[in-house]
Amino acid sequence: MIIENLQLSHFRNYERLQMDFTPGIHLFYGHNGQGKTNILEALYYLSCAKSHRVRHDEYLMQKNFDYFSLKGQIVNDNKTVSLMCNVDTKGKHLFLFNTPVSKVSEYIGFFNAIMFYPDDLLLFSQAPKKRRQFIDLELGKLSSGYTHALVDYYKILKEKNKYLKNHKIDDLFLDTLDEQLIDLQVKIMKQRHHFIEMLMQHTKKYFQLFENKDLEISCVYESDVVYIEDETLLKQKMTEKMRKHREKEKLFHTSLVGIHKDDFTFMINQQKVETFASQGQKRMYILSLKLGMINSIYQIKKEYPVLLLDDVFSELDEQKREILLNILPVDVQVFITATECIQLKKNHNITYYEVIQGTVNKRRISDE
Ligand SMILES: Nc1ncnc2c1ncn2[C@@H]1O[C@H](COP(=O)(O)OP(=O)(O)OP(=O)(O)O)[C@@H](O)[C@H]1O
Repeated sequence: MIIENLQLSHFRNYERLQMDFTPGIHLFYGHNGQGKTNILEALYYLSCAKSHRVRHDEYLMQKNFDYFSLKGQIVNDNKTVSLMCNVDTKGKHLFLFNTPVSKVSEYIGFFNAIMFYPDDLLLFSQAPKKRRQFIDLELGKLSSGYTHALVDYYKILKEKNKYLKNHKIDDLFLDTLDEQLIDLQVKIMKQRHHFIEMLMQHTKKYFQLFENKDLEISCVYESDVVYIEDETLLKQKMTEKMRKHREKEKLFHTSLVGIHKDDFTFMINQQKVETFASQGQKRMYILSLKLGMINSIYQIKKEYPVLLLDDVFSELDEQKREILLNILPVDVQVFITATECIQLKKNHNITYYEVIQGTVNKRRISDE
């Protein structure tokens, strides 16, 4: 999958920008605060209708404007898809092939992008909710069935929590809600378990290329019940767990067990990354996870997503930079930002762009 062109209008510090892209690596360089990350953010937004760094779209509208527009043409398996996001104070207006789509879930999936962003390092120390969000987002790129099960689960959970606020509780009604939750939990847990297995298998390979071979990485999936393949037994264990917590849930007026409490602990040599790893190791771990993710997508969908690497070279020594560039699958279209025009080996198919205060100029390497 590649993006062939991108158009921005009133997005961040870009009034208007139009760019055409070839396959290969695209390096955006320039001083701090010029608008390099904004381009990656626009690409990411086009892929999943949200920013990777802010929750509210109004921050993305150019100062003194109350709307922005992003447009792009994606080529996948010789088919072209046009995507458009028009965002104003009323909300997002999404288009596929110039036709409006009403749900974000219908829009997502035509343009897959994986982003490496320096703040990703916080993943290890943040609250479990953030790790669940990471897993849910990435797994959602591989399975729309997973996202639907998740949406249904949270809908029923909301209903259960609302019901638990009542003073009079009918246990039979709670039983029916729990049954529905357990059915969905089994599906979600199964997918999370298999996804972690696949992702970590790919991630391990990359991490060992970057780091010492003696360092073994893993991810422990922590849930209220230990995952087992046998669905009937898994359901039985979940039911027992919920029953055990029933009185406490009534007392606290909220549900206390379920996959909404799951966590994922990333480890190096059986030790938590958060407390064991150096900053450099955390960085390589995250980068390996992102590379693991592009390979997981390829394994399932037989197509590579676009890779967005924000400020990835800072704190990477030259040897690691070279390893990174050499292990990138040649079919992956990559967008990188850097504060310097890092001259890469001639055998990398790379296009350079200098970014100065919201203007982007393509540069030939011989210009430098
Ligand atoms: N809504 C907005 N309207 C206008 N300008 C904006 C808006 N949001 C951010 N900016 C400007 O965009 C610039 C930041 O762009 P960006 O985050 O892409 O920087 P960068 O080139 O990646 O820098 P660094 O190397 O420091 O990460 C800043 O100058 C900021 O003032």
